[in-house]
Amino acid sequence: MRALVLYESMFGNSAIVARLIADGLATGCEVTVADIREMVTEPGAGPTAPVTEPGTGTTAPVAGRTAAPARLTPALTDVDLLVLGGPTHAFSMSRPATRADAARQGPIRDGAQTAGIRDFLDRMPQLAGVRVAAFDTRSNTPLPTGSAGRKAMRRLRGLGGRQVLEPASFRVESAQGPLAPGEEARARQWGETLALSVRR
Ligand SMILES: Cc1cc2nc3c(=O)[nH]c(=O)nc-3n(C[C@H](O)[C@H](O)[C@H](O)COP(=O)(O)O)c2cc1C
Repeated sequence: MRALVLYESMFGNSAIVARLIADGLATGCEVTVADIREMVTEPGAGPTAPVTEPGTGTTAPVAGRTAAPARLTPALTDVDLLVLGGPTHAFSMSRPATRADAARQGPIRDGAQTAGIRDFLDRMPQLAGVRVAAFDTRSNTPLPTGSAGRKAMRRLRGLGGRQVLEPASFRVESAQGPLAPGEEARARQWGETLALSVRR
């Protein structure tokens, strides 16, 4: 069973969660973790670089881009399970404007404005038969927050993906983090649960 955990992250919290989910998944799957930035290629650069680097999600970002990139090609060859996640922005998945807003709030990860999971979904032709799961990070507040993970899952199912688990949300103490106490352990546990669920 091959799993791809694909994430976006402005301040690094969703990146931490993605890697912990991958750790948990690794108890039952062969896992690759990739930052959404890695799916971006410049015009004329040929097909999207294959996502083959396990565990790190550290290939070079595309600098200086703020709008959705012209070339963001989903490369899902040989993936049995796609796990998609990122921060909740304005009750949903990020957009160029909310990523720009994040950049005004504090230092963001290099190239984090380049693209979000919404851009990936916009370019994904179909997911027939692929098992899918989604997660988000969001504010630690009793007030309504919205959920990027739930919105992503709706899109994933619309593309023909087979939902494995309910989307999961992991709370951050403030917009820039850190993750709330216990959330790191919960992310790893959710990954383990995912690994068990796809085996059934
Ligand atoms: C522009 C912007 C909009 C946000 N909107 C929401 C929101 O609607 N609901 C929520 O719970 N958190 C919201 N947040 C908090 C983010 O969810 C939080 O910054 C994110 O989980 C941190 O993850 P990251 O470090 O991976 O970017 C917002 C943050 C920013 C910067």
